[in-house]
Amino acid sequence: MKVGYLGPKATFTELAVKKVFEGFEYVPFQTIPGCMDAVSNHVVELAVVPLENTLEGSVNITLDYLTHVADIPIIGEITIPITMHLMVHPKNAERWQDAEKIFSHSHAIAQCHKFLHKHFKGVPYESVSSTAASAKMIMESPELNIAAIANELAAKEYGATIVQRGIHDFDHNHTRFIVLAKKDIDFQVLSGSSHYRTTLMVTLPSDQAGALHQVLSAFAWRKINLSKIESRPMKTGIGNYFFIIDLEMKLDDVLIPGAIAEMEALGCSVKLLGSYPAMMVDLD
Ligand SMILES: O=C(O)C(=O)C[C@]1(C(=O)O)C=C[C@@H](O)C=C1
Repeated sequence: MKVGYLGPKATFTELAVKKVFEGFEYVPFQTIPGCMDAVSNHVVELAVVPLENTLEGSVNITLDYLTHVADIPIIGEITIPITMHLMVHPKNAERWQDAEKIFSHSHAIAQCHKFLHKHFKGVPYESVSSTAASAKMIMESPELNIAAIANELAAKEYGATIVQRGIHDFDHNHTRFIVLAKKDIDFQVLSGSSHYRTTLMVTLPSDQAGALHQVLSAFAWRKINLSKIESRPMKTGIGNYFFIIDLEMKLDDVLIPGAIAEMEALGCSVKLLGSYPAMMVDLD
């Protein structure tokens, strides 16, 4: 069975994938939409993509492509700790403090803003397709004094020298990845998880005062715990938004269907994006 992920080798996504999918064939893609298209087009059976980070919040491209383009259920969730390191080509190890540009994934740069502001004030940074891509890139141009932000595995994989460890701005940095598949695939590590989440996409009726309050009530009086609610643009006009709502429970026969029916009766449209086991894994 093939699992697609945001590549190249040694991204954080690959770390998450390898922790859970043993014995699978790993297929890297350059972009998050590329991973999802690969599932839609049956190039891979599963894809793992980043969804949310403790410091930087949602990965918007994942949410948007999932809701506007790819119609693939979420079948699992993997959360891993994230440690960012600054790395350079070994030839530049003595002069890293004078690096002229810093490269990484935009989410990784955002997780290290305090560090960059303190140590590289005024130095430009540029986002590339992934953290591992930035490590690979700096190794291809040893003559340039440039740096990358990536993980330990990427430093090893591409031969870069880590010059500053743990440069993310706050402790307890984690990223939540989702597993997408057209059909439910029972993979052992996750199915052993006791923690489930259900994700809904809710569009409110237009111009109805108190609609969001009523939606939240549908969960509140059923004592359904929400772990996240986020609005994203519908892309149809200024002020038009839908909501992504994470529920802290598995899809059941009574409570969630009841809440959905109540929201629909209010004029909302509701789509189930998935009900799935969620797992926090350590990297050691
Ligand atoms: O670039 C990577 O290594 C990724 O796997 C992507 C990604 C993300 O999109 O959030 C994953 C984890 C980290 O938060 C930083 C980057």
